[in-house]
Amino acid sequence: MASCCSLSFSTVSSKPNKPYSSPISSSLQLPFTSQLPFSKKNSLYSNHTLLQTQCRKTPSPDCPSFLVVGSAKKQEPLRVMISGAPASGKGTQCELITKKYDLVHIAAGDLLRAEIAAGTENGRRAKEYMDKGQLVPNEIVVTMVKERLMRPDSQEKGWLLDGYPRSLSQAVALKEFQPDLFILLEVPEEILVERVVGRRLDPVTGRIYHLKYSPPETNEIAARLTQRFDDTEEKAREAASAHSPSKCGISSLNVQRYYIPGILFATDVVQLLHSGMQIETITTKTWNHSYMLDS
Ligand SMILES: Nc1ncnc2c1ncn2[C@@H]1O[C@H](COP(=O)(O)OP(=O)(O)O)[C@@H](O)[C@H]1O
Repeated sequence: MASCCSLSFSTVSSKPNKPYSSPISSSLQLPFTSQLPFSKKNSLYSNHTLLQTQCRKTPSPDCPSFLVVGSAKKQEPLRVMISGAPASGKGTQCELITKKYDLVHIAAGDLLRAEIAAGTENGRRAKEYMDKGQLVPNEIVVTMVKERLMRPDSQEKGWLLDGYPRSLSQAVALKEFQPDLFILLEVPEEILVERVVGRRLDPVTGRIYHLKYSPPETNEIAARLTQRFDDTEEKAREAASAHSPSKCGISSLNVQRYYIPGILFATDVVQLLHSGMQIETITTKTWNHSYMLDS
């Protein structure tokens, strides 16, 4: 996908948020636009290239004396990949991010389940692997994800790709769909195990409880709770390992990466994305775990 940037400029003054209204600037017809390619709520990029130019001569229509700051921002819709083990809070984050940035949510697991429901040959083959908890072969998954990413709604609105890539070869196979951000929700293995093993389902309401962190409100509900057959310690450990940064293929992607401690409160991750500054504050306060923010 071609990378196209436009420049947006604002003047620096003691009141930076106030629009500049100099008669000089309005007569200049400068060759740039003051319109932001992203609305404020979408200004996710913490690493804008800041361009500065300053003229020191006496102000004239050709050479204003004020400082102009330009921020180079991408014009294309936002493209985000997210990865996290089961019980890392990925589902919650996907819902929040998709809603907040109005992105198309594309989950590899959902695409496969839809294929199974449609009764296709690919669906039949995929089911064999899914039933065993194994990864579905690339020749099925890659085409499916690629086709979904190319649909008009994904191209127009941008996307949040969830559960892909899960290997280096998957990352390489869709290299032309480089995301702008890769979010990896990192939760220590012991916490994942505790979350998975204590998770219970209320078959009547469909609500998920946790015996310790979100216990049922009444004895009646407690008595009918069930446990998913694969919510075991062994499976949780396997899944944690399968979702480690080294296995999910992100090393091959040249993107801005956020490693986020998944034990933060649900809304915090979205908050974090709004400001690189907040990442430092929130993570140090709540979780003594290393994280990285590369550009
Ligand atoms: N990117 C992928 N590559 C191969 N198989 C996948 C991929 N994503 C999902 N699957 C298959 O679909 C199953 C369900 O995936 P998902 O809904 O993401 O749940 P989970 O997080 O429990 O793996 C996986 O166990 C795997 O068999």
